[in-house]
Amino acid sequence: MLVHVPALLNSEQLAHFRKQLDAGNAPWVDGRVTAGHQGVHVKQNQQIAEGSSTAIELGNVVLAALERHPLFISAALPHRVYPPMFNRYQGGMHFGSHVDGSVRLMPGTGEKIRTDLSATLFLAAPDSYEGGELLIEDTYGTQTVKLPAGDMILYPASSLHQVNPVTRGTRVACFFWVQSMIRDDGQRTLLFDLDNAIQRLTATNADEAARVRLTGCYHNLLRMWSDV
Ligand SMILES: O=C(O)CCC(=O)C(=O)O
Ligand SMILES: [Fe+2]
Repeated sequence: MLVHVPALLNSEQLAHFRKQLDAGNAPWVDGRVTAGHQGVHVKQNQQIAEGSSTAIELGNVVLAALERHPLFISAALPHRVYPPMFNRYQGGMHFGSHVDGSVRLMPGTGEKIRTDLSATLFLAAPDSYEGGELLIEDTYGTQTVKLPAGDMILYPASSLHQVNPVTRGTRVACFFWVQSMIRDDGQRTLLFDLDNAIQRLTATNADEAARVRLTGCYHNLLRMWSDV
């Protein structure tokens, strides 16, 4: 399931991010520093150095925004979130087709995180650069994603994906991974659908007893399937 999470960051936050990331002393490095065997051959972009004060400060703003966003919580059912990273593509840079590594070590703690979901949070206005679409192969074919600044796409980390060459301007984004309480994408999608239906019943003040029972089913499925 692909989920578009709109307006994760507001315009003031975006302006602050862009200022920090555009600063002459922003610690941009070759993106291949964090690529695995597969990625290293197809990855051509730049990243803010992991663990730098810029990455930590901006990453914490993203983590706080995620915690407050009900759509993210409902769709991802997060257990752990990898510290957000930042990348950019310009002058023809691109990222060829790949699947993200399935298990990563959390910087600092060395704890393992299973990557169930991948996320890209767009930080540049779509008309400020040419190309840079994120192409994601899912069950229904290839989806082309290029979102307004501040919006995020969540997709199964098991999907093949790539970023088209950026031929004008600069594509700047934040990207990270989520280990979900629900490992299986099909089960997670079902819980997301059920949660949405319950939210609608709540909004319409429909049969209260039925809503309580459905909410019980939601939690009992979550209890049955979650690993925490
Ligand atoms: O830039 C993006 O939107 C995706 C980056 C990516 O696929 C990766 O770093 O593995
Ligand atoms: Fe990727």
